[in-house]
Amino acid sequence: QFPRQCVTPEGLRSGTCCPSPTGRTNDECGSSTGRGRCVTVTADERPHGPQYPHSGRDDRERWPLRFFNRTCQCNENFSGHHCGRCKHGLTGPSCNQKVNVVRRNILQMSSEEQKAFINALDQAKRTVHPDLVICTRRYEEIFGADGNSPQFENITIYNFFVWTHYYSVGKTYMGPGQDGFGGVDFSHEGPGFVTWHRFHLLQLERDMQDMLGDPTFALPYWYFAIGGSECDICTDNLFGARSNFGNGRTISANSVFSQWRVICDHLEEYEKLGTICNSTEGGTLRRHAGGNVDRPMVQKLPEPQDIIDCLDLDTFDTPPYYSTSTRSFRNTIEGYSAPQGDYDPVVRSLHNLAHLFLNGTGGQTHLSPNDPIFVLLHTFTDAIFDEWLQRHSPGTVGYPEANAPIGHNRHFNMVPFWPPITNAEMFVAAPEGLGYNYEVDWPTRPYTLSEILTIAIVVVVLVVIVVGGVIACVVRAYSSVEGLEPLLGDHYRRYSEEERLVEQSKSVV
Ligand SMILES: O=C1C=c2cc(C(=O)O)[nH]c2=CC1=O
Repeated sequence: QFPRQCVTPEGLRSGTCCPSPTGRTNDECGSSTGRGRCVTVTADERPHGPQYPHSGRDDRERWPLRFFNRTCQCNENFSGHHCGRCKHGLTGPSCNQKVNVVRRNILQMSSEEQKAFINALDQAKRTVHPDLVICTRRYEEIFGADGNSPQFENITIYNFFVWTHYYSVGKTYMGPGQDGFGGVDFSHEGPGFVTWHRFHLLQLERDMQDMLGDPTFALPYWYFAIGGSECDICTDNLFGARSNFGNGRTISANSVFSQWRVICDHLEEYEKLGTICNSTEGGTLRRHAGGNVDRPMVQKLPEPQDIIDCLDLDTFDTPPYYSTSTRSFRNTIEGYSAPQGDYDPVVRSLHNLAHLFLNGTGGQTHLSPNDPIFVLLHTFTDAIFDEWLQRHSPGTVGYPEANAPIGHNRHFNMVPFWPPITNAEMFVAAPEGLGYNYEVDWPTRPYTLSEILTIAIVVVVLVVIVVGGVIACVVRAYSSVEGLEPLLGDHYRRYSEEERLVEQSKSVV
């Protein structure tokens, strides 16, 4: 969430987080080399929806002003918390060399490429994040018991990815012994669902590029719309086959992921004590894909037709911009509506269905990124969002400015990302604006009955025209030979006369 350099007692008290990429004085945000400058943070002031009726209770309101009010703003091709990085898809000392970051179907990658990706994930699970640290207490307790020990911790790159998701979905602390308020979710059940997860993935991809020293590294996707009850990426060379131990809900010992341990699994403690998930790892991953016997609806993956249907919806989101929205592309891809767009409280489709299908760690919102399948499930969800943006070109008008649930208005800074970034900044087609793109074979719509009938009629008409034309030509050619008779008359008659004489002589003989 915040750069290590900024979470000192002085840094927090000043509210300024504008480090230098070189560590030199008078170089905040790389200003001495024209990379960026330190500016005042602006937070969204438009009204949000009625789902969150409180004010001033939650550190995430008007993010990130509870913690910092000054940040780096980077010029042109530069990015990062101190403007020392290049924007996605650019490299070189001046960040002006383009690189291709192409997200592909993991099943279409070679076995060497698959292996390299699994190893990179495992490395990210063990490598401490070079720049960012996480808070483990609410702001009220952030300076620690002695008032001078900021409550922040190091965390690994992959666990940071898990923690940011947890922090965005947690309940609002309402005081000692009281239940947390659950009507908030800064990354789901609103238009920000697609923009928030888009940045979440970009951040992991960027962190892994830096870890590997490879600016072309791209996260692959899981083409989950295959129907049926088989998880095609749950094999030991990819995300782990099912093990018969632990009621069949554990991962095979032949997979590296059987060694992974989860974070953020103590919801009750966080809620009752007002603490926050930290970097401590606990139990193993749990998964039994398609095996939820109590809920038949989530035993099967989405169908290809579901993708075709949701891409046909032409409105990005509809009031109340929530999980009850109907005819909303966002609520449909998120999976609270039927794939054709109609809201139905019992339905789970597309993204939600893929989560629930995993039936374990990957199906519980506060924990789900602990299962690495989360990454590929979300790159595919993001690919669908990107395809929708390209097909419908909503421009700047498609995303709601106000009255969305808290965290989801167009200009809200997404929680808990740093430096601040709004939902609007992620509402652009990836190839033009974000420095990566997808390679996907999109399913095509089968013909409807009326289209089949129209095609059949056209074919019949064409056949009639062609056959009729051929017949007409033959008749015409034949009659034109007869029509030439008068011109050929002499020859024709002489020949006929000779033949007649031959025939006559034959009959005489
Ligand atoms: O991790 C998630 C798990 C989810 C479960 C549902 C549901 O519809 O019940 N939705 C989810 C979203 C997630 O992100």
